Amino acid sequence: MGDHKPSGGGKDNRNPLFRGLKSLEGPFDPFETSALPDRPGELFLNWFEQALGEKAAEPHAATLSTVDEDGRPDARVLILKDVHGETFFFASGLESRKGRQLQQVPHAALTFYWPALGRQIRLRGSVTDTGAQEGADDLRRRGTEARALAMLGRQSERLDSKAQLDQALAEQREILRQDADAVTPLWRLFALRLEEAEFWQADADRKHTRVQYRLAANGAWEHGLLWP
Ligand SMILES: Cc1cc2nc3c(=O)[nH]c(=O)nc-3n(C[C@H](O)[C@H](O)[C@H](O)COP(=O)(O)O)c2cc1C
Repeated sequence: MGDHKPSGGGKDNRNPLFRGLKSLEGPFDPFETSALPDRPGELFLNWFEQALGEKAAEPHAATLSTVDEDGRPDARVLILKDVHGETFFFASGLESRKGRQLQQVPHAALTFYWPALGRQIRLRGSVTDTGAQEGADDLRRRGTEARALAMLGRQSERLDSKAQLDQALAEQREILRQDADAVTPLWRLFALRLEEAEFWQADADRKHTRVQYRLAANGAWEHGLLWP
């Protein structure tokens, strides 16, 4: 914050790289909110199908936000693997930074942004590790190279050199060559059980539409609009 430059009396003193950049230009289809599904998982899949139809780039890539044991936030992009009802699945190493954070604080947020549709989806919930068997099944669905990489483990540990990685990868490929069924118990599928979801539709005039779903104490889903 201390580095912030003075405003310069109305002049645009910002780095030129940031001047004149546009966002959310549209036009976008309006978000019809009069007949919304009762449950957010259904609306997510409707929107996801539309994102696929509009050829949105990698619509299954999302930012996963976690917090560490000191309550400090952390975030990274990963791939959404599946959705069942209101449960969202992603895969990662158990001993990675996010894996350790989720074991300490089992709550997370997943955020999607699809610029082609002017849509953002924000999901929050509690996270459980679905266990070694589900992790192994996820590994087996990968191509050999992606599987060898996931099986290396040590995700987010300090790497001494690229040569160290190449050697570990060569060893892992050899393990897979000798046993095509080999897996590691440290690769896991995590399940985020939704407690809150927000569907955000941009409007080129900035009158954005926001719909929030919340899980009520009685277990029913409630939804309503939010101010933009
Ligand atoms: C498009 C994209 C997809 C990714 N998919 C995954 C994934 O499915 N699982 C994963 O563990 N990391 C994935 N990553 C890498 C993560 O962003 C991150 O670098 C890694 O998981 C280590 O994060 P951590 O140190 O917070 O544990 C992906 C990165 C990108 C940019």
